Amino acid sequence: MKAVTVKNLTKKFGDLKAVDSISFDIEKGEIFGLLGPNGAGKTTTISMLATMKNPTSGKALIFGHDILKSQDGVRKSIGIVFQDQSLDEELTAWENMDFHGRLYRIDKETRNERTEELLKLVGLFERKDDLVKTFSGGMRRRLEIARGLLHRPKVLFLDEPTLGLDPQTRNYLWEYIEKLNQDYKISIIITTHYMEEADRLCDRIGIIDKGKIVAMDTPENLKSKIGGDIITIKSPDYREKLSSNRFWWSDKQEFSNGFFTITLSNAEEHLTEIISQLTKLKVTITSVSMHRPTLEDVFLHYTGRRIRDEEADFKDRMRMTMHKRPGRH
Ligand SMILES: Nc1ncnc2c1ncn2[C@@H]1O[C@H](COP(=O)(O)OP(=O)(O)OP(=O)(O)O)[C@@H](O)[C@H]1O
Repeated sequence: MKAVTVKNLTKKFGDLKAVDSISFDIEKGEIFGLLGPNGAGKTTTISMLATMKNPTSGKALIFGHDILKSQDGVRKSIGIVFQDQSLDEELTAWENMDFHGRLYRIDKETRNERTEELLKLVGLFERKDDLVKTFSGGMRRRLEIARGLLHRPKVLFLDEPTLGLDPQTRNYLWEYIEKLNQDYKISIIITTHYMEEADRLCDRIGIIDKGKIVAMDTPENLKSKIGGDIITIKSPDYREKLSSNRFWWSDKQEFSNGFFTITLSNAEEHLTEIISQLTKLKVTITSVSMHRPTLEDVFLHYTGRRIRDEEADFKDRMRMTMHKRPGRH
C-alpha cells in the first residue's frame, strides 16, 4: 500500500486556485519534498492531507484512509509540525510531550518510555526539565518534531521545518530528520522553499508553482534533465543590448531578474569566447559564475522564474521578529 496517494487535489479560495489538480504518490519510508516559492500552494496542500482544510475537489488517501471519509484514521496515522510554533512556552520540554501524549490517550508508561526515547533522538533529553521559553529556535523545532512523533505516526508532515533558522542549526536539524527517517522508517513530506534542503533530504521532489506540480523526480534526475553546465552572467542591460540575438553556443538561454543564464555542455571551454563576444557587444557584465545544474536551475527551466529567495528571506526575518516578541505562544 502507498503511504500517500493524491489524485487531482484542488483547493480554491474564491477565484484563486491555491492548489490546482495535483497528483502524486508517496512510498512507505520515502522523504518527499514539495519545493516552491512562497504562495505556491505547499501549506494548503499539506493542510488538506492533514484534514485541516477540505479540498474543493480531488481525492487523497493516507495509508488507505480517505482524507474526507476517514478523518480519524488519517489523524491517527499522521504527525504534523507546522510553520507556526505551537509549544507551550511556560511548560518544560517533558511536560509539552506529556500533554500531547495525553491528548492521544497514550498510557503513562508508554508516554514516559517514548518521551525519553524521542527527546534523546532530538538531543534534548538533558534539557527535559527546562521551560520551553528558554529554548533557542532550533531546539523548539526539534521538540516539535519529537512531539509530532509521540503517537507513532506513519507519515510526518514538516512544513518549512528550518524556516528562519541559521545555517548551522539547519544542518543539525537535517541530521535529525535523516536519522528519524532511518530509525523509524516513516514517510516524511517536507515543504520548503530552500533548494539545498530539498536536495539534501528528499528522495523525490515535486516542484510546485502557482498551485501546479510542474516537475517531479529524484533531485538527481531533475538536475540531469537540464543537461550540461550552467553559466550565469549578472548583467543589468543584457536584454536591451542583445535584444533578440541568439548565439551558436546554446539554444538554452534565459533572462530573469537581471541574470542571463546559458546552458551548454563543456561550459569551461566556451566561457572565454562567450565573455569576449558579450564584451564586443558592450554588454555590462557585473559577475560571471559557472556551475553544475542546481534545483534553482530546474525551477527556472520549468517556470522561467527563480524561486524568489529575497522575498523568502524577508519572510524569514519577519517570522524571527514575531517569535522574539514577548508573550507569543
Ligand atoms: N485561507 C485563505 N484564504 C485565501 N487565500 C489563501 C488562504 N490560504 C492561502 N491562500 C492563498 O493561497 C495561495 C497558496 O498559499 P500557501 O500558504 O499554500 O502557499 P505556500 O506555498 O505554502 O507558501 P508559504 O510558505 O508562503 O505559506 C497563496 O496565494 C495564498 O495567499
